[in-house]
Amino acid sequence: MHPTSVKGVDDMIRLGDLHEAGLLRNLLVRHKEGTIYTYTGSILVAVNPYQLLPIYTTEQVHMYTDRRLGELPPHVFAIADSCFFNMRRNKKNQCCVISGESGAGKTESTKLMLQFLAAVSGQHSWIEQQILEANPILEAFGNAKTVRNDNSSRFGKYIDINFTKGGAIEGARVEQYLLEKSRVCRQAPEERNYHIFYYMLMGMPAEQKKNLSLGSAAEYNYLTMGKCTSCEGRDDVKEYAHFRSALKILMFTDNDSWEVSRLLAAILHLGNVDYEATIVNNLEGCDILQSSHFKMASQLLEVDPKALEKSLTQRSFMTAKESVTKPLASAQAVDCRDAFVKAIYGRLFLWVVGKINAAVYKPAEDSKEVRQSIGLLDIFGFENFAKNSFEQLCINFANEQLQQFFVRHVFKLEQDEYSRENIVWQHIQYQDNQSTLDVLANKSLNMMALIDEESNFPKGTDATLLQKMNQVHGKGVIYIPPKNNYETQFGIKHFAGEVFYDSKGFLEKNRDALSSDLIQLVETSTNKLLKQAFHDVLSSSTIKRSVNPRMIITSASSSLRQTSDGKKRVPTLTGQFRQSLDSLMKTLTVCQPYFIRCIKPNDFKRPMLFDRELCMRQLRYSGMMETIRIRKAGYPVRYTFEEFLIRYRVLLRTSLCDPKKESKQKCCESICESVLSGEGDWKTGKTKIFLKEDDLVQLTAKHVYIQHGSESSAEHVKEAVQDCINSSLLEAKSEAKWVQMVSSAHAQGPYVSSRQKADSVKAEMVDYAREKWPMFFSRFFEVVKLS
Ligand SMILES: Nc1ncnc2c1ncn2[C@@H]1O[C@H](COP(=O)(O)OP(=O)(O)OP(=O)(O)O)[C@@H](O)[C@H]1O
Repeated sequence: MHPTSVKGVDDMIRLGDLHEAGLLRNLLVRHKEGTIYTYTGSILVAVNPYQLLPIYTTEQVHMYTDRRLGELPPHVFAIADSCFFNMRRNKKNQCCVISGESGAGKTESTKLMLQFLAAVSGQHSWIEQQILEANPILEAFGNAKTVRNDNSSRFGKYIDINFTKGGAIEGARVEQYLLEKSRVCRQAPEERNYHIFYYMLMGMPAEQKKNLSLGSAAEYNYLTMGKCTSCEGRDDVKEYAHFRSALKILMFTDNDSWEVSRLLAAILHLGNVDYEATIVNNLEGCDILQSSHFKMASQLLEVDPKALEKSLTQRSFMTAKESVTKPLASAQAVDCRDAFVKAIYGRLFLWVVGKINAAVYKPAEDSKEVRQSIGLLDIFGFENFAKNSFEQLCINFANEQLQQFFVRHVFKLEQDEYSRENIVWQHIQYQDNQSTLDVLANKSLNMMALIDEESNFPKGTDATLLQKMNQVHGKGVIYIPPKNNYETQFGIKHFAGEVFYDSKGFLEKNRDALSSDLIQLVETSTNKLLKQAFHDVLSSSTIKRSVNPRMIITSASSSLRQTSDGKKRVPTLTGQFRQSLDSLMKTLTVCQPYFIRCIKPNDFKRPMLFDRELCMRQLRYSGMMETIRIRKAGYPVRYTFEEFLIRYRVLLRTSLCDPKKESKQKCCESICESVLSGEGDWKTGKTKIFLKEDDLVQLTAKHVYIQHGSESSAEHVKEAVQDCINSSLLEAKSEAKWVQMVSSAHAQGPYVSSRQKADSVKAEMVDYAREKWPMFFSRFFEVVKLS
């Protein structure tokens, strides 16, 4: 076993044992020591410790402030600091994509990044506090206890933090993706509904609860499906108090929060409504059993109880001539009520996000003003359950997009540059998921398009959808058709493994439809918040224009697509989701990206337990192995021939290569041949020269010597390295590391004549490093064995 594998390394690129088992072992060794963070180059791998570690203190924030990546042990603060530093230095927006399975630690990492950025922004301002306090509100409405995670985010989010030129936080914007609405009505065993319901029932003053006729969680159908109303380690009373104070900070008025509570209470009461089956004119129908819950629901929604009953038990139809109504059987009426509740909750969530943005987002006063920002993406990880449905397809589609973004960044762009420059190098095999994305969303008649088309087609059913998917994609390698005609499951080969989806319910979920009866009911309500939440469908002429007159699509979006016949077509869920994902991808593409790969070490939420198989699977599909290989095989230092000559012209031995006669490329090659004396691993392409880090170390050391001779000092080395970093020609990993490497090469190389002089430069460097980088200093000796 390689020595690096025994002790573990903090950057996996330095691993001697370059195979999957070596990677896994490295994480395991570190996990045992309580070290949860490890780099792969500039990618941070974070293993969830499932315990509070004393590594997020104010001292740690100070320690990581204004340090380069790699200077101190790997840490999420180092990534945040690097984003902040690069944003300011390069005047370029930064983003950090935080990925991993449910429970892997994405949301915690996002919060820690935010906490760090607020601290280094250094203003202790109101806006910083507002941004931090947006989290408890978002979590109250969008997080829930699941079997995988006691505080699972059931929506994706992108928080874009805006900074002034001086580096102070001036605002933020939250973008949300695909809240899991079904949870409001159904929960799997041992899971809870959204936190907010339990907070409210535990924490709300008795008087207010009485006004809303609320009891305890155990009394509500919507809160007891999972047979679990409390969550170990979560104090709902305390959380409610925190939530209420956060609402105040985010400028929700007392009236706002009361109105929100009223809608939430209405949802709970609606969930307790009972139905009685009836037969009317030989048609199955149902009546609502009169109860205090029903009465309270209509009171809180501020609608006429009779109108509410009618819209929950009947459905209107348009025939060629007139509108007719048809009774709903009790099972249909339950579905109709649940659809209403999901629409109310989903829209309430959007309203809450909108209010948060209204408080924290400050549009640029001058449209030409260039703003600097750091975006943090905390989005649902890849999902593969025993039963997967439409929601999982959307989630996994989003993960495919992000994987492609990662692949492009790490592999494609790198390899493309080598091919463009005609650099011969061993092509690294990596798993490119482009073909999966093509089948899902790019090719003509891709799966998403087929789902949409079938949803807009009045006669479309899940079965016709499946048929079409089989027809179009059945012969390819990505789509796995059902085994026989009765089977409703189809499979997709995702980058993270095969997933089988049950097509049942796809179209209904995608249509996200609510009956026009319910929309009309909301129209008659006097509840301002309810009407505001549904404003787009109420105020637009969607009702009249809908292709399918029975249905109103309730998804909140104002952009209605045009059909070929000129009519407006209502957006489906996939349509909207794709639109918001496309816009996210556009944003990410123009940012300098960072990646945090969160790893869940076990399925039991237990500290110090490292399930090798589980971790291996996550490492494998996160592409970590290939990332290391490409980084090791690649040439991280690149200069155009001009840039290289501007910098290292003084190293050219004109007797060997006359710059007046020879090309720039020849001059560059001549410099490398003489300085790196056959030991370097460098290549020249059409316009650029490609070097390894070690080559740059040697070149810089010689450069310092040529410029300053035996008078070379630590300051000169530092200046030279700083110069390289400032010109962004090398990955600014660690100034300290570079200074040490260059000075070591300088002291040990042929540039310093006497042993005494070499020792004195070395000693000076050691003092310099000891003072400036105490943490790095001790680690440095371990690595370079200078002492
Ligand atoms: N750095 C950390 N230190 C201590 N505990 C952590 C850390 N990261 C995660 N945890 C623990 O793991 C739990 C799950 O983490 P988190 O909610 O961030 O996961 P997630 O990846 O966002 O999951 P989901 O996709 O379900 O939202 C946290 O509630 C916390 O208890």
